[in-house]
Amino acid sequence: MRKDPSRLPHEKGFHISWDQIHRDSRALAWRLDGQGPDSGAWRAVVAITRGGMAPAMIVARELDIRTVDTISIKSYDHQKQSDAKVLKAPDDTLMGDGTGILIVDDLVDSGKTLEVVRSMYPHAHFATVYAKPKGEPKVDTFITGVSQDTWIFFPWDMALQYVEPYRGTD
Ligand SMILES: O=P(O)(O)OC[C@H]1O[C@H](OP(=O)(O)OP(=O)(O)O)[C@H](O)[C@@H]1O
Ligand code: HPA
Ligand SMILES: [Mg+2]
Repeated sequence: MRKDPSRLPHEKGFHISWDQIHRDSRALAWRLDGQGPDSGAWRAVVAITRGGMAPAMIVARELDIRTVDTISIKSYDHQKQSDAKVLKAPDDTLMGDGTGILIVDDLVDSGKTLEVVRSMYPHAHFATVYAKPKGEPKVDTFITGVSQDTWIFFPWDMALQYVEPYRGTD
């Protein structure tokens, strides 16, 4: 079913380009460099799908981490939040209690998703590119804070389209 964008519940929209998410994810990687528990190294990157996959790829590339796994959590249907469910867990032997594992997501909003994952891997390090105030206490490292009443639009959810000129045409 097509949605009417004028009915979106958030007041503000923050539209992020591919270039912006690339730069911000790189900044996240650089901040995390050398912060792992074992002489600064991270054992693996785990992406929270699906939004965490693009930032996790960029972080893994920047930090030269070749071991990458995923955890699938579903907590939203479009902009409506429901209970977070684990649809697929990462490799058990890799994860242990999470020590030395970098868990990456695109953003933390209410913090519900990270809460679920943290309860599974209490010693992992949680990193997101963007963070809203409610979720900030749930994340160990993030790059940009965004207000709670803002909906973040990621480039994979958008398309270029025509806009009318400011003065309009007759
Ligand atoms: O802090 P929270 O309130 O839990 O919200 C943040 C989560 O919500 C979105 O994922 P979503 O569940 O929509 O799935 P997706 O990544 O597949 O888009 C986003 O990518 C985060 O993972
Ligand atoms: O602001 C957001 N943007 C995209 N996905 C999200 N999931 C929770 N909050 C958001
Ligand atoms: Mg997600």
